[in-house]
Amino acid sequence: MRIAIACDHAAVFLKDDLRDWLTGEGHEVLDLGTHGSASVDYPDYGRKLGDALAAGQAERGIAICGSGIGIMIAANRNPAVRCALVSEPLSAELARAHNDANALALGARLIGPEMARACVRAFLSTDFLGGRHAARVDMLKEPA
Ligand SMILES: O=C(CO)[C@H](O)[C@H](O)[C@H](O)COP(=O)(O)O
Repeated sequence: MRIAIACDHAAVFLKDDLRDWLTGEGHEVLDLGTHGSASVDYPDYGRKLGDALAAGQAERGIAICGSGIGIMIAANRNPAVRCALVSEPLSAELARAHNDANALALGARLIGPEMARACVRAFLSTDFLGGRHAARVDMLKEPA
């Protein structure tokens, strides 16, 4: 699967860990940065992720900052994005099964690499259930 991944300075270590792990699992990973410890602004990286998903450069996205909150809000400003902040795998599974989320947000200061991988594994391996959930997801696409 083609997966875009973006983070701020608080999450470079986790972004790099997930990128390398996903690449090893056979995925094509588009690393949108940031790449170093210099302080950057999560809205810029949430926007990059949203742009990549909207342009079809990736099927799924992973957004990471210290808490996961700021970059999730930023990514969700793009109408093409349904980004869910999770800290355990069941929520990641439900974000796919019920919400057809196409992006996952994680908090690098809150969860470790093993939990992050478990969340990503659930996010990538769960299909949208459709049915009654499809009408609700369609409602999310209506203008506010
Ligand atoms: O966006 C956030 C909070 O919602 C993230 O946790 C950021 O990574 C955090 O705000 C960055 O904080 P810093 O003190 O500038 O490292």
